[in-house]
Amino acid sequence: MTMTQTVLSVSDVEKNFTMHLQGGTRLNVLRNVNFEVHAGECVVLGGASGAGKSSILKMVYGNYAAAGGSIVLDAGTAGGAVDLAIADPRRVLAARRDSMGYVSQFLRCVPRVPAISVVAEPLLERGVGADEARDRAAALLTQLGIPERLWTLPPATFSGGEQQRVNIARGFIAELPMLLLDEPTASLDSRNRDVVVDLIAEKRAKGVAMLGIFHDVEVRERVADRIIDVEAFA
Ligand SMILES: Nc1ncnc2c1ncn2[C@@H]1O[C@H](COP(=O)(O)OP(=O)(O)OP(=O)(O)O)[C@@H](O)[C@H]1O
Repeated sequence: MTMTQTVLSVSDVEKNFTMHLQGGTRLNVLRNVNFEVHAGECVVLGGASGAGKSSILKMVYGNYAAAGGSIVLDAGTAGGAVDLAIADPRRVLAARRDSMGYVSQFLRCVPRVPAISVVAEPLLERGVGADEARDRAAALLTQLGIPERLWTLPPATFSGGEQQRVNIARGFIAELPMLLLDEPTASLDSRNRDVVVDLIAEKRAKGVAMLGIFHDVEVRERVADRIIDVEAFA
């Protein structure tokens, strides 16, 4: 993949919410959403609270349906380009497996699974051998300052910050062409914020296309190649 290749093209996307508890009132949140994300850049969604940043990220990941327009992911993988605005759920799941990762702020804890397995799992699911997956998980946990004594324990009892770092390790471990970042540095201390900024830089150098939300102004300035003002799509 060359660095200028367009990985994500969002064209004329609209989003409305129908408020069923308010007599079906329609809330028009976004219209004429148009932007692209290229390989090797981190594009940040900016704009005031309520502008629709999370809604855009959720539509790209396929969690929210779009009311119109297209969201084409063309990651150069075997499955070809997919329009996530209209793709059936199986194609969305295939796109997630082959092309698109999502790093949120919160870890969904699976009971009784040790932290190192939680982190290694995305690699195992994609056919990486157990030893290599474990080594790479260990390296990331070390980079994120999770002490080795915690690796064999399930993260359910970890502190909030420890859980968040396990989640970041899990989100960054797979080598996918597109990565969605939903406030991955929120409530991290400055040392770990720096680690996440480094992880983003590593992904950029590998040509990964990234689209994210970062409320922390300092982090945003450090990671953003471009900031898109979502308020322009009101
Ligand atoms: N599932 C939903 N049902 C109804 N309204 C929703 C839903 N999700 C979002 N909205 C509304 O859409 C608008 C945009 O919300 P969104 O969460 O995308 O904004 P945001 O820019 O990410 O805000 P913040 O920075 O506060 O997280 C808001 O007015 C919100 O109330």
